[in-house]
Amino acid sequence: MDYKRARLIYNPTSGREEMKRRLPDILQRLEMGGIETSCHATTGEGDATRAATEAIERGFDMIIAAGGDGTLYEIINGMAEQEYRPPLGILPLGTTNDFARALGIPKHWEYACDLIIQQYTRMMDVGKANDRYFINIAGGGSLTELTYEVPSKLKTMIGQLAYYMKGLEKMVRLRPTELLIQGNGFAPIHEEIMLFLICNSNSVGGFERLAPEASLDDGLFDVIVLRKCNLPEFIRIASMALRGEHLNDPHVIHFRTDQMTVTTPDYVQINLDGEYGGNLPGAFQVLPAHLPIIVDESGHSSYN
Ligand SMILES: Nc1ncnc2c1ncn2[C@@H]1O[C@H](COP(=O)(O)OP(=O)(O)OP(=O)(O)O)[C@@H](O)[C@H]1O
Repeated sequence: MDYKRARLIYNPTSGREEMKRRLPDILQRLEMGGIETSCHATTGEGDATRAATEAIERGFDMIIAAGGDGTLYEIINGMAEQEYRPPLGILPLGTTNDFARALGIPKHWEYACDLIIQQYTRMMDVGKANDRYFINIAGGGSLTELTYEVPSKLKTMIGQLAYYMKGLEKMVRLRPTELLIQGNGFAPIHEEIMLFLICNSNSVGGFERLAPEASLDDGLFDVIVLRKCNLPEFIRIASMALRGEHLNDPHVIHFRTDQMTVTTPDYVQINLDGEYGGNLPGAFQVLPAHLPIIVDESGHSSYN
């Protein structure tokens, strides 16, 4: 058997600690599939970034991200600037697993392991936001802050419900922000907005049809800007977005670009793949076909 050496970077606290419980079974299944795996358990914020860079320096053939979107985001930040980037496998064992859902990577660990064993890779676009990187989504506007404001203890206790509770709290205090958005291929936007979302994939934030035309390998971002609106309008548009019917609403601006800048006179935080990614101003750019990610060869979505 042609053995591969993989570095599995896992967050022992993610997804209500499921990863910790599953680890021995995962290692055994990968071993049986010809992948010799050594592990790094993350110790806190930023550790997965350092571990990914170190894994590349040590010459591993593959990196496996095991945990949620936060762990994946940190690993991508450890890989994106390296000259050689080995294939990245994903074991979605977090709370929301947005990116795995977008790629159709199975939620069940056995099937996710089998995909990694098959090692079919696709080159995916990566987003650059100032000096950081994201794979799924970048955004701003007070509602987008909810993903990193949910206390991790609450996530461990009640899972995804913690995000819904925080979302309701943020919606009640929704405020518009003045933004100037400029870039390639669209007219500049200068107005008060509720939020902006720069989508690399088509499934983000639990909304599976938020950016229906977005593709991870087209060299473009799909950008969605929600204009100033009141709470009932916001709820109406959000429910349309659940069905992918929001793009023609007059409150929604939608365009595609490979590069854009966002400036504001206000204090606005940047959300990158659900994590805090600094503040505006922001320069956003697509790095086309930048990262080999292990996916389902059939291309069918099997996340469930
Ligand atoms: N040992 C650790 N103890 C506490 N926090 C950690 C530890 N290791 C990593 N972290 C932090 O936990 C955060 C969240 O982890 P992760 O995204 O993997 O899981 P999740 O929150 O359950 O899933 P999701 O992001 O998909 O909702 C990461 O931002 C990371 O910095």
